[in-house]
Amino acid sequence: MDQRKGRRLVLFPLPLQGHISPMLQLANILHSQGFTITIIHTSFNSPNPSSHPHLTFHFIQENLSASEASTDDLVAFVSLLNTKCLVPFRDCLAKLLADVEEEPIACLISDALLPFTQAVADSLKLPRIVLRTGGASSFVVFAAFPLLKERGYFPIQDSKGQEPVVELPPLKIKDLPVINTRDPETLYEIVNGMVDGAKVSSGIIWNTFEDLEESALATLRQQFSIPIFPIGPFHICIPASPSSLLTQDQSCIAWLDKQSPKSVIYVSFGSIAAVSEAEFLEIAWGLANCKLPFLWVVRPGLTRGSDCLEPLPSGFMEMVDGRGHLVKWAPQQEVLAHPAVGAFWTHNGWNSTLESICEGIPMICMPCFTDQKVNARYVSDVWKVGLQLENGLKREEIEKTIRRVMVEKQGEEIRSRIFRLKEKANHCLKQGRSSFESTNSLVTHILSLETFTFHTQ
Ligand SMILES: O=c1ccn([C@@H]2O[C@H](COP(=O)(O)OP(=O)(O)O[C@H]3O[C@H](CO)[C@@H](O)[C@H](O)[C@H]3O)[C@@H](O)[C@H]2O)c(=O)[nH]1
Repeated sequence: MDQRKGRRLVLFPLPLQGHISPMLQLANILHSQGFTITIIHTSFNSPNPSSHPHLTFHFIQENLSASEASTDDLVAFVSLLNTKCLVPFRDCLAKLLADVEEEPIACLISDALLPFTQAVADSLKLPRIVLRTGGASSFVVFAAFPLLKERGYFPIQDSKGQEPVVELPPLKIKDLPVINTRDPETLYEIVNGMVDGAKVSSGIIWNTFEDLEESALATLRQQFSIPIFPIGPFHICIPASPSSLLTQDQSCIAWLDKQSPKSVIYVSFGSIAAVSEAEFLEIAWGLANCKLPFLWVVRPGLTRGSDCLEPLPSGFMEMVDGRGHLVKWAPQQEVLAHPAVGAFWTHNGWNSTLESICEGIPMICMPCFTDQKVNARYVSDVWKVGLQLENGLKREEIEKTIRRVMVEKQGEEIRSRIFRLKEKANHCLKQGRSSFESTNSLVTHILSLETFTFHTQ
């Protein structure tokens, strides 16, 4: 048999920043293991192939109209992608499989939120492995959606937000991973589709590590009869190739160089979350009033209905002159690794949460939707490596919470706990440790899938 057989993989990410980055990181990890990687990508949010010369890209035309190519209603967007990508994705994959000049494809690796790819893979007799870009703890909650629905937790009643979810400690009802949408039923369909699709796949890859999410991973191993591969944190496994869709403003690094060690609060809410104008103002005043240096990512679209800095109070920049630095998009991993950064005020997207843990930076948690709410509860109550803004966005509470993390004793305790977690994150990638071994198992598993397809063809 040709030595190279089964060493070609096709990867298909969900085209959003928080999903593209981990898929490209996974591509690099698998490439370093000797696999040839082909990425199928939508034309929407397409990464720059010249930044990844070792990967082959194929772009499909999913034909989203201008109004459809919007993440204002994330549920509608993901649902639409699962419909509109079906034909172009199937055609592209079928063409790749039919190309006899190329080596055979061992399997498809696609985002958990693209469950339609399972049916496509099945129809083409190609195994599918799922990449889940969020954490395992939140996935346990998604897997419990039918039960939670049956027991009356949904739709969530705000008045019950502080009550515990008895089936899933330490979650409170307000931590359940939902999101505002025009059509809540579609949310349940997407979540159930993601979980059911993963259950019948040939395995799930997680950007997490055993020491962080041991209990959730054990639960998933019990509930799912397929192999599970926690091989993260991806971004420290291997040097990254640039996957940022927005240009990262490097000016903030020179600004950080001038600040004292651990003095700066870094503020960023990822690539999708949006706040109201009133909330934006509370954030601005909270930062101004805490009297500490801050680096704030004010991304286009962060404030609903207005342009970047428009809603800032007049005189704000003068008041925080020199102490505050604002950018539209930061080189986040570099920022978190900078010695001047003392805390990360985050929305707790899974990538940001992991990046913070890997640099040992305490978090101030402001989850906005879905898995972020579960991640934030784990950060504050389970790993105890951050504090959560629990009572809405009010400038006094923001100021108090920042000071607790940055200057008070509680902050020191958090810092030493997250430092220990950072060590564990680095440790798990060493030979003989959990993520290293899991990566080896994944490689063996993929090669065994290839034997299966080879014999059945
Ligand atoms: O100025 C910035 C801000 C962010 N980032 C990067 O952008 C990514 C953001 O990812 P994440 O923190 O996961 O946030 P989202 O973009 O909101 O991610 C989506 O995808 C995640 C993974 O599935 C989910 O956990 C989130 O809830 C979902 O909103 C990270 O790698 C950051 O390093 C930058 O490079 N520069």
